[in-house]
Amino acid sequence: MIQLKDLTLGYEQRILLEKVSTHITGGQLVALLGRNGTGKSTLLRAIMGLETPKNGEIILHGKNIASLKPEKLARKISFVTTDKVRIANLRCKDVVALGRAPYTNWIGQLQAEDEKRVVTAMQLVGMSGYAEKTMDKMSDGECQRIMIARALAQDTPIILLDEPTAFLDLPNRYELCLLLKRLTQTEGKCILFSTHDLDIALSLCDTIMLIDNPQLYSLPTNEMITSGHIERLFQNEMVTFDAKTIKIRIKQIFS
Ligand SMILES: Nc1ncnc2c1ncn2[C@@H]1O[C@H](COP(=O)(O)OP(=O)(O)OP(=O)(O)O)[C@@H](O)[C@H]1O
Repeated sequence: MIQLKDLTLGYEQRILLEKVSTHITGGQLVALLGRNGTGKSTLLRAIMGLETPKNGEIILHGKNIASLKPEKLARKISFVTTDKVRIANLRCKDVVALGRAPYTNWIGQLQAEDEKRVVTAMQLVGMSGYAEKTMDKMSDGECQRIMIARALAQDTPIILLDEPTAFLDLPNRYELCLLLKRLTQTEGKCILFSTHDLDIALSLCDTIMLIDNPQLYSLPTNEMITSGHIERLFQNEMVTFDAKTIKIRIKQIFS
């Protein structure tokens, strides 16, 4: 579904990824890992067509995204960021309904099928009771779940999420990732999300993409665990990754 072909990304003189080639098929939950500032958001934005590659191609369903019109792209791919929508008077169900924009008529009128999708999307993220609440009255975690419902209402085969678990408590982090996993299994969606939750990524995802500038390694989770890449990238004098137990260990508390 998503293919990166000799992709080079960066800003001005700085190269974040160089000549990266990989692909993700449908029915997969993929975690994008990497230290702060390595380019996870940049890569997701590039797949959305919001950053221009320095070189190479991003191909969705066999078509270079550079050649896709925004309305075509909106039916293929949805994007959830951590940006907060905090507009007074805007109800949660109105935000979720925005996800239907690629399917509604020119005045944006929702049909019965659209209304049904909005209700289902809110149910899936456990936010049915919040439909009439306005966005300015929501907690960060609730707001995040509404934004995920908007992406689900958009009903695209590919969903990208930039740190979707950032504002969620621990049970909700797992619940959300289990929901994403279920969507890959039952609906064959291709879901790629950036995260710093190593535990969740390694326990739930099919594939791990790991940015080690300017490389990107993409491996099935089991292979990534034993590859040595995680230890190398995430350990420092304080912590280390134990591939046998798949846990982070603290090496020393006081120096
Ligand atoms: N518009 C921009 N212009 C110039 N440099 C940028 C721009 N956006 C991001 N950067 C830089 O590119 C690098 C990668 O940023 P990006 O936000 O993609 O990293 P990230 O892996 O998502 O980080 P984090 O884990 O901290 O969220 C950073 O050093 C950042 O400062």
